[in-house]
Amino acid sequence: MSSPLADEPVEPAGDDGEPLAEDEYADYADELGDAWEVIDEHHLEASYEFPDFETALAFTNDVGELAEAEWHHPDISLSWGEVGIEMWSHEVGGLTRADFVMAARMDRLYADYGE
Ligand SMILES: C[C@H](O)[C@H](O)[C@H]1CNC2=NC(N)=NC(=O)C2=N1
Repeated sequence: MSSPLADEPVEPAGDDGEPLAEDEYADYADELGDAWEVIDEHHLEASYEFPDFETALAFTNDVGELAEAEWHHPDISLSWGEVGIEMWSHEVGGLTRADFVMAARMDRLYADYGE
């Protein structure tokens, strides 16, 4: 079951253009699946596992479509059986609510793979 965050809109960076501080994003981070970790208070990192390369590629393509639809793009690494994600808001050089919404959306996509 993914977080209700996944139902939120992916809004651009906060109106002040500043990244969220730890106390501002802590509740969002608590809502994400176990795949996610906050790194250096700067970006979100996740690793999703799959049975083979073909399935990892399909998930990568799903994430790519989501990113294009929401115009908010992660860094994606694709390997045999694994997809690595790094997610932050480039325009503010750190984390915004959009990153946590995207992470929750990716958790919801991953749930469809039944892994
Ligand atoms: C030029 C383009 O509009 C910008 O790069 C958009 C698109 N995708 C983006 N993706 C991410 N992760 N952060 C951004 O600030 C961002 N901004």
